[in-house]
This record gives sequence, C-alpha cells and structure tokens, in this order.
Amino acid sequence: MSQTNETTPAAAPASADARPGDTPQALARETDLARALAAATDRVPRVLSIAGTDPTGGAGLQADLKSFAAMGAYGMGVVTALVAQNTQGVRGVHTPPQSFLEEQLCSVSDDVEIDAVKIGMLGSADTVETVRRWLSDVRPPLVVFDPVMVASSGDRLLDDDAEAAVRGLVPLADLVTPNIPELAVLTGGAPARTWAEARRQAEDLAASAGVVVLLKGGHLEGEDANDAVVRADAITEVPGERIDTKNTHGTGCSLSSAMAALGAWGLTWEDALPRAKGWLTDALRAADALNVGRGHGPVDHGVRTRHLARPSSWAREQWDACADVRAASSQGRFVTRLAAGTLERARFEWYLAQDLLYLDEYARALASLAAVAPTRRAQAFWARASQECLEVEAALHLSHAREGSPEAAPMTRAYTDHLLAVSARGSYAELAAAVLPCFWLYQAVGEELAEAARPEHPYVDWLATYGTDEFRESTRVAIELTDEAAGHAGPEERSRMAAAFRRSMELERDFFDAPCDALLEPQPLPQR
Ligand SMILES: Nc1ncnc2c1ncn2[C@@H]1O[C@H](COP(=O)(O)OP(=O)(O)O)[C@@H](O)[C@H]1O
Ligand SMILES: Cc1ncc(COP(=O)(O)O)c(N)n1
Repeated sequence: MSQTNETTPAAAPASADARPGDTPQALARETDLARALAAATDRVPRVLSIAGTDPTGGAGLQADLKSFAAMGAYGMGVVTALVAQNTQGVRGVHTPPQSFLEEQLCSVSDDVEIDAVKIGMLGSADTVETVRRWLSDVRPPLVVFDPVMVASSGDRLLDDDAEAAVRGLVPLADLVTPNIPELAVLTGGAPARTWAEARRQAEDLAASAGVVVLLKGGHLEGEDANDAVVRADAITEVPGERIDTKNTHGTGCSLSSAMAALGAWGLTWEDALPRAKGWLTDALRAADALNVGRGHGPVDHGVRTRHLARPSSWAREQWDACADVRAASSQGRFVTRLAAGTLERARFEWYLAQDLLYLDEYARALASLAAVAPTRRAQAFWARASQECLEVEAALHLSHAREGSPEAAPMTRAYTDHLLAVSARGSYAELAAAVLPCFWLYQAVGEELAEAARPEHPYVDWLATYGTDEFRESTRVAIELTDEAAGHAGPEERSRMAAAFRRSMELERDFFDAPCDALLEPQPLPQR
C-alpha cells in the first residue's frame, strides 16, 4: 500500500558516478542512505523543541525531549507557555512576555548550530509571530510543525484568534503534523470521518502550502491507526495497529519530535515514519504499565532503552541469543494456525496428548530441581511449579482431549530424554537452564496467542492460560532463579547451562512443529 517519493527533507546532491539504468528514485534513496550513515557516524543532531510544558511529563516540551533522546538526538527546549496540566486536564496557562521568548530563542541560536526545530504549542497569535520572525532570521535547516490546538483532555491550547496565524506559519515548515481536527482547521473543512476524506484534506494542504503533511489516523475509528506521509503528488501510507489503551496523552507531540530527530539524522520523511511509528506503537503498548496519573496517561518513551537500567541477566542474554529459534516457534505453522483458529481439531488433540505425556516428565524435572535447590525460596518455587504443572495444565488438557493411551512421539521422547539426562548428570544450575524455555517460550507465544483468544475461538480457554498474569509471574521468578544460579556458576558450568538452555529452546520449537507433520491416526489420550 505504499508508494515512495524521491524528495528528501533537505535536497540530496546528485551522485557523480550514477550507473546507467538507475532511477532517480533509487539514486536519491541511495544518497539518502549514504547521507544518513555519514550523519550517524559524524555527529549527533542538535534538535530544538519550541513548545509548551507539561509538568506530568507526558506531552509538550517534556515529551519532545524524551522523544529526541529515544531517537539518539541531542535535545534542546524553548518554552512558549507554562501549562499547569496533568493527565486529567489543563488548569492554567502562563505565557511569558514575548521579549523573553525571543531571548530564549536567541540564546540557543546565537550559540548552537541547530540541525532541526520542532514547533509544538504556540498558544497565542503573538507567540506565533515571535516564532515566525525568529524562523525567518535563523532559517534552521529542518522545521517540523505540530499545530497544537486542543489537548487530549479536550482543553484548548490555542486562542481562537490565533488559528489564522497558525495557518500562516505552515508554509515555513518542511513537515506539518496535524491530527484530524487540526487538519480540518488548517484546510477550512469539517473534521474527516474516513481515511479517504482525511487523505484528500492532507493532499489539499500539501499542495496549497507547499509542505509535506504527516497525516495521522489516531482520531479515526476502527482497528487500525494508520498514518501517511502526504506530498502534493505522492502518498506513502504506513499501516499501524490500534492499541487498546486510554493512555494516549502526548502521542502527537512524541511522533512529531521523533520525526524531527530522524529527519535531522538524514532520513527522508518516508523512511522516518515507519521507524518513529514503530517506536511509538511500542511506547503505547507499554503505556498502561507506567501507571502515571488517573486520566489519559502518557506513553512509555523509554520502552526501548529500559535495558540500560536493568542489571545484566544471564538468562536474557541466552534468550536474545536464541532469537532465531523464537522466531521459528512463533511464526511456525502450528502457532500461526492455532492463532488463526484454523488448526484442525485432530492435530490440536494430538498435540495435547503429546504435551500431557511431556508434562508428566517435565513435572518430575521440576521436582528434581526442588530437591537440590540451594535456597528455601527456590525449593518452594520449583516444588509449586511441579505441582501446578500436574494439576492446572493437565486439567486443561484433559478437558479438551479424548481418552486413551498414546505412545510418546519421537519429538516428545527427545525432549523428555534431554530433561532426564540433565537431571541425572547436570547440576542444579544446568537443570534450571533446561526447564526455563518451557516457561518462557510458552509465556511469549502465549501472550501472542492470548491476543487471538476471541470468545468464539475453538480453543479459547487453552489460549488464555499462557497469557495470564500468574503465568507471567511464574516465568519472571523462574528467570530470576536461573540468573541467581548462573551468578554462582563458573565459566564452564555457565557454558553447559547455555547449551542446555538452547537445546530446550530448539526442542520447544520442534515440539510446536510436530503436530503439523504428524500422521493423523486418531490419538486417544492417556487414562489418568
Ligand atoms: N490507540 C492508538 N494505537 C496506536 N496508535 C495510535 C493510537 N492513538 C494514536 N495513535 C498514533 O499516535 C500518533 C498521534 O496521533 P493522533 O492521536 O492522531 O494525534 P494527536 O496526539 O496529535 O491528537 C499517530 O501515529 C497515531 O496513529
Ligand atoms: C504543552 C502541550 N502541548 C501539546 C499538548 C497536546 O498533546 P497531544 O500530543 O496529546 O495532542 C499538550 N497536552 N500540552
């Protein structure tokens, strides 16, 4: 659904050694990439936000600075208005005198070479005029303008008589990022109710103001939240999933700031948008867990840098090293068909019967771990996990399966033999590493599957089990205990732990694959 346009935020020079047959688009794209790489290795872009404040940190200048940092840029900030607001609404706005705004702007531009400017809340016609004058004097190389008019709480952030002034500022920007209601004000129309209407308005604005428009679908209804880079003659749409959250305070500020930073790194708007949007979508996914405020809370700007704060984790390193196995598991035939609800019942039952055989042995491995656990906490955890494995999961399996007594398939035996071998010959730490993938991979795949667990899904109760908070908590503790064991292990034991962990990950992957290759003889379940 996308089409690209060769124009770059700052025009790219033509390549001297162009090859015959290269399209201008391809050349411009290569030049962009080269420019982006050169910029990335040369120096960090200095990006200035001119905006209002949000003392709760979710929107305005505070959100802009967090977004610049998330994109690896150096952030600076000039305050247009001090806003007393929180996640529930705006209490008051204090506008410093225009002379002081000018002093702030000149303090930056007299001293620092600015690579990009992002403009947010301006508030009044006077402020628009001060910023317009400064822009005309300084002519920063890249200007992104988010024409903020109303906060997500519904409070106005722009005087009514300033709308015309804001319209006048648009042609000075390289990229303008209105939401749907703001787009309507800028084009003099009614707020669009469909994506097609919004596209038309964005195209009109791009043509009449000679600006690139970032069209945002956040305010439309439906399961998608699509965005697009709209030029007068080309549109590049970037599809997005709508995240089910009320915590969307500051999404517009954050997206336009991320775009300004990425533009300053040398990316085209078309290349920047999927990156900025991917990050914002992750930040929205993590928003509920932030727990900031009681109204429309902020997004989690630090979602991708949080690892810097966490103590290093042996288990997480192994998990990262097994990214290939994880991808093969979650994108394999079994999981994708299970999620889609298209997995034949006979194959699901075959899987459940094998899993039940596996769980018998897995519970024994957990009990062995409890027997040799170095601390009372670890002993209790593994013992409880063993018991729950037998009771909770087996009950769920039995409710879905038929009766009978199948043989263990070669895959099942391979996995249980591995666990048995590590129990018999390995240390506590090695056995902890060997049992961990069954927690972790099920939790990761389970969370994906839980999203698919609509009421009409044939295996809804089974799907929901592995996406629960209880299962997530058990996985967290299993990781913590394995890390603890790794902390006491020497290098050789740690390398045996790593081998045991990876082997279990691979066996999990093959276990998931086995039902789709199984010869479908009717497979009854064991009698218990
Ligand atoms: N619930 C949501 N799920 C996913 N993306 C969203 C959601 N709400 C907004 N967005 C995205 O956040 C960005 C800001 O959009 P929008 O809400 O339209 O702007 P504003 O915050 O200026 O009102 C866009 O990329 C939009 O697609
Ligand atoms: C100072 C300031 N600027 C902008 C917004 C809009 O926030 P949103 O990104 O949710 O539209 C805000 N609430 N406060």
